[in-house]
Amino acid sequence: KEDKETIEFCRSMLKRGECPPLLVVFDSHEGFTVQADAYIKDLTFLTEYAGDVDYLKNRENDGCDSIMTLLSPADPSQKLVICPDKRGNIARFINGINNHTPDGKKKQNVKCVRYDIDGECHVLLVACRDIARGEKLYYDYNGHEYAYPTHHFV
Ligand SMILES: C[S@@+](CC[C@H](N)C(=O)[O-])C[C@H]1O[C@@H](n2cnc3c(N)ncnc32)[C@H](O)[C@@H]1O
Repeated sequence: KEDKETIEFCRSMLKRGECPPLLVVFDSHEGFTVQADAYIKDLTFLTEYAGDVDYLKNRENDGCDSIMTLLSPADPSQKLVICPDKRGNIARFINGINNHTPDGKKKQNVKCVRYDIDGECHVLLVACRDIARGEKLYYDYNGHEYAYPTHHFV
């Protein structure tokens, strides 16, 4: 119930033109990145991770580097993912922390949460601390599974 109320509140703010201050900026080492264009308070909802929903088994070989896990049931053949390659939003440009260096975790300023809205799972990206203007946004691509290679991440 709370999940639904919260997302409806965020959607009504967006309709009024009140959206989080985010900028997509190109970086020569990291590709496209997302930066805070103004101060962002801890726990601010930044964006939903948008895209087409599909079974992972249909997408395993398509080479997209922006596939997000939506649901991981016990039966792996039923695993659902969000694919932003054809339809997506700014979420696909938010970069990841390096899971193999001590500094990686320190860079994290965004967390990835799953919300139940009318029985459907949604992935939302939320600030997990205050973020200063000009800071790049980072979250952990490997919440549970450690399937995303990040050894080379800055
Ligand atoms: C979901 S996309 C993020 C947006 C991407 N930077 C772009 O230009 O489209 C994931 C890809 O971004 C790059 N990336 C993400 N985080 C990075 C980091 N910390 N350092 C370097 N590259 C990173 C990697 O190429 C990764 O496969």
